[in-house]
Amino acid sequence: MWQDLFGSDDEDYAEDTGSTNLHCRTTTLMDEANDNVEIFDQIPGLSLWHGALDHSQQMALTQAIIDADIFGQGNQAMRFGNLGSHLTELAAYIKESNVLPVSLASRAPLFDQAIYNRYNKGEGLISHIDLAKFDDGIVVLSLLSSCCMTMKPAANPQQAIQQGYSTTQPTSPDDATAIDILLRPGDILVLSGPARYYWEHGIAEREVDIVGDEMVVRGTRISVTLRKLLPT
Ligand SMILES: O=C(O)CCC(=O)C(=O)O
Ligand SMILES: [Fe+2]
Repeated sequence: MWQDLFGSDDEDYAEDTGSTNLHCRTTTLMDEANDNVEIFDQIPGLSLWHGALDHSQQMALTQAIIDADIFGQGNQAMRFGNLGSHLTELAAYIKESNVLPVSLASRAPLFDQAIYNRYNKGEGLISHIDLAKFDDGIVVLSLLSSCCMTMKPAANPQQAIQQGYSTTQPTSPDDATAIDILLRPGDILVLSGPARYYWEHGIAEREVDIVGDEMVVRGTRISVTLRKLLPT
């Protein structure tokens, strides 16, 4: 069953609000083992599983979110521990897919924390690195609408240092090195290793994303982020 743990998390969001680059990149490189999975040569550990959920799977999960009134009066909801049948099934599906590094996919449970976010048209998310209390291997499912997520080198790679990564990469947190990634409904984004610890992710506030010469109009978007708490 769903646990009732609504409320705001004390996410350690960076102050910067993200890139001003209006252009979202298009696909270039696909994982050799899975041609639905895009990988990013500039951002090791970032994978985008295109169409991970088909339309009916997306609708079933969206309907479950509505039926359970997950958001109540707010636009964010959190669950800890048992994530409910839909997300438990989703986690099993992700585990089988091999989109996570093997060392992470074998942990049990794979995820024990979920955040649901609802974005009204044009709303964004401040650029941040997820809190250190969460393990490596974070996934984000997009539902209902597309949006561009902006990845940029971390202003403060402290977490990376704590994880034993060298401090020498990537470069500086300037917007020139920001990379915009189009997330479509049904896509699952995977952050692990450098992508999780060295790079911030955020969503610029805008109603339309430009992808190549295409204008992708945003609507209401729901995302589901799955993470694993580290032992305290
Ligand atoms: O909504 C998204 O796409 C990302 C959510 C996120 O980064 C988070 O909950 O930490
Ligand atoms: Fe995040």
